[in-house]
Amino acid sequence: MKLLVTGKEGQVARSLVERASGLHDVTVITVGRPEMDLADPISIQHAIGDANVDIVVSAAAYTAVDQAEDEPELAHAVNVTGAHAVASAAATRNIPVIHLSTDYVFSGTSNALYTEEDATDPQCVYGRTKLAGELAVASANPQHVILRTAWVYSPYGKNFVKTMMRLAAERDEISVVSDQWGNPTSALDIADGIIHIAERILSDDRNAPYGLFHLTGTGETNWSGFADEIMKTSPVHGGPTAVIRPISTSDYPTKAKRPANSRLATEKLKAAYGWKAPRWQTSLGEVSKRILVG
Ligand SMILES: NC(=O)C1=CN([C@@H]2O[C@H](COP(=O)(O)OP(=O)(O)OC[C@H]3O[C@@H](n4cnc5c(N)ncnc54)[C@H](OP(=O)(O)O)[C@@H]3O)[C@@H](O)[C@H]2O)C=CC1
Ligand SMILES: Cc1cn([C@H]2C[C@H](O)[C@@H](COP(=O)(O)OP(=O)(O)O[C@H]3O[C@@H](C)C(=O)[C@@H](O)[C@H]3O)O2)c(=O)[nH]c1=O
Repeated sequence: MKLLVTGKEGQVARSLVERASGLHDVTVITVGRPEMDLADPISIQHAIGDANVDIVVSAAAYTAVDQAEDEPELAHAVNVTGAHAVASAAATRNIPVIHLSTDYVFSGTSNALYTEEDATDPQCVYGRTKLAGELAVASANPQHVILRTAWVYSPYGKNFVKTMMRLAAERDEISVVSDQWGNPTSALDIADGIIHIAERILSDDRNAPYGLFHLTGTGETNWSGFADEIMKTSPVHGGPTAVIRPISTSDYPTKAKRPANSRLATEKLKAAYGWKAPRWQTSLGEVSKRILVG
């Protein structure tokens, strides 16, 4: 099986490369800037048109949540127009697409876990562009699996785990919001899930269940609880630690509004594909070790 993944330096793309390297029957090729720019549709046509692959994984995105408030046109060009062009280029070649989206499509006002059927109402530019991207991908390519994931961390790129470890090396105490709830998700687990889904799509002769699914780490916490667990695992592998002080969102003003609750229900994915991610604490332990020890 050959996968083409957009966003070659991203957490999910690099995790897919890593996971595929341990499998003899999965090849991953990645495309990204400068040769493929999501804001340049011609470069997308070239990148996907030239590749002979079974599945396209659309993982590149404009992911700077606060910065997107100042660059809504660029965020839209990448997350909507770019995502549409990727899905459409795949559709032209009769290739299924697996596209990544986010928990930030929800307002967060519900107290329950969000299902795929729940109404969306993003509160920030990033969330709005990712939601419009979901619709654009679905309309461009009938063979689509859209995976909403959340709070992604990994040994690669920038993420909350690395930020907390950096801050812990600089100070004794870190204030972190405790009133935003979600599901921390390892990009390595996302990679495992994507490979599982892609294999199933191909083994079902591409008649697998298409549509929208939630894929997150198992279990939930708030950002302060996530930081606490990071501070527990870090010293185990010789890393820095600090005291986490829980604060409320009003004490940590940000440009973009984030949902107070974006916990996602993942039963639909389990029922359709028989796949579920490990508990987030288990995956965090592995990723912390990778970050600190290598
Ligand atoms: N990170 C998270 O917490 C979450 C992510 N997601 C979604 O999962 C997917 C993967 O996320 P993740 O791997 O963490 O993302 P990263 O932020 O790690 O990587 C995003 C990648 O997209 C690339 N990219 C951005 N703009 C463009 C562009 N104009 N043309 C080509 N490539 C571009 C970046 O390229 P470059 O290196 O050149 O900047 C980078 O390689 C995304 O769709 C994201 O929205 C969903 C929920 C949570
Ligand atoms: C660094 C830091 C953040 N925070 C808060 C701010 C925010 O409410 C929360 C998370 O911070 P970040 O800005 O690192 O995370 P953020 O960029 O909001 O993460 C999001 O990224 C996008 C791409 C997604 O799709 C989401 O699922 C989610 O992972 O923690 C603190 O309270 N203290 C701190 O020291």
